Amino acid sequence: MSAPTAALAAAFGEHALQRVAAASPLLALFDIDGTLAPLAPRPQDARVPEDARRALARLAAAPGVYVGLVTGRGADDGARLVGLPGLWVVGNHGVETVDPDGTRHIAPEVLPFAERVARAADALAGPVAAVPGALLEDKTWSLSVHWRLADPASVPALAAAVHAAAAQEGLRVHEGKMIHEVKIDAEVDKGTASLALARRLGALGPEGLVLFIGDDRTDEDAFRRLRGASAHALTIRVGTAEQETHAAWRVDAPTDVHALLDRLLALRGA
Ligand SMILES: O=P(O)(O)OC[C@H]1O[C@H](O[C@H]2O[C@H](CO)[C@@H](O)[C@H](O)[C@H]2O)[C@H](O)[C@@H](O)[C@@H]1O
Repeated sequence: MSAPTAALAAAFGEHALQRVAAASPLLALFDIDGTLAPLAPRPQDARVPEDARRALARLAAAPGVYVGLVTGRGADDGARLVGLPGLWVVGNHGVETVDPDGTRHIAPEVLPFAERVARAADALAGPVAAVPGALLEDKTWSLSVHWRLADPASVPALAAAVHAAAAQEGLRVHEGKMIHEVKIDAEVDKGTASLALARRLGALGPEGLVLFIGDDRTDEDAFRRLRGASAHALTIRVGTAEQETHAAWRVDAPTDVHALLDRLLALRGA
């Protein structure tokens, strides 16, 4: 991915929200960790607050609205965490998309590489288990090696093991929020999957809009590709004002995302 070139995003404004409220169809896409769910010590500790879940459910039930989750987690884990029916779920950073009826689409580019991820997981089991607090999250199409709870002194050796296992299998590594993400080296990301879904659902048409809200480096793929492909995309980065981003807008924290959801529901009368 190229480095972000956009100016620092502007704080999210009321006129942008009016645009979102008027769109039909609206495809509203949300990253999970750090966006809907505040970051937690371990993946299994993350929660989407109950009022935000209720707001998402109301939005998904509104006429002319599709709601999707776009996560680095496996799609089934992301769906479990949010726990609502009727949503589209893009998992594994764009590799898999599960429709509300349960139909699963796997990006064909990754199919030849599945065994490589499994072998890298096997190779990493020992090194990760040897570091107290470290966790290996095997998501079939990608791996996350978590070090949030590990002694910082052990992180360089853990990183070296991750890079070695990935290199052995021709996989790539990028750094997330206190995790090493091991991914298949293919042109598949949150942006390719979000665009494909938007096209399938007709959300890039003259009256349509794609809203994408995310907080992390992999969300930048979606910001960049959506903004590049269409004027009918509105992108919001969750995080501090100092972060460079391809998103057009910015909010500070998941609590702002929840407030934005409430305001959107009010404007749509949903
Ligand atoms: O694209 P996302 O939905 O934001 O997924 C990115 C990774 O999120 C999860 O890890 C992050 O959240 C954990 C729970 O709050 C936290 O403990 C960890 O430090 C964060 O990096 C998830 O576990 C990964 O699979 C995702 O790739």
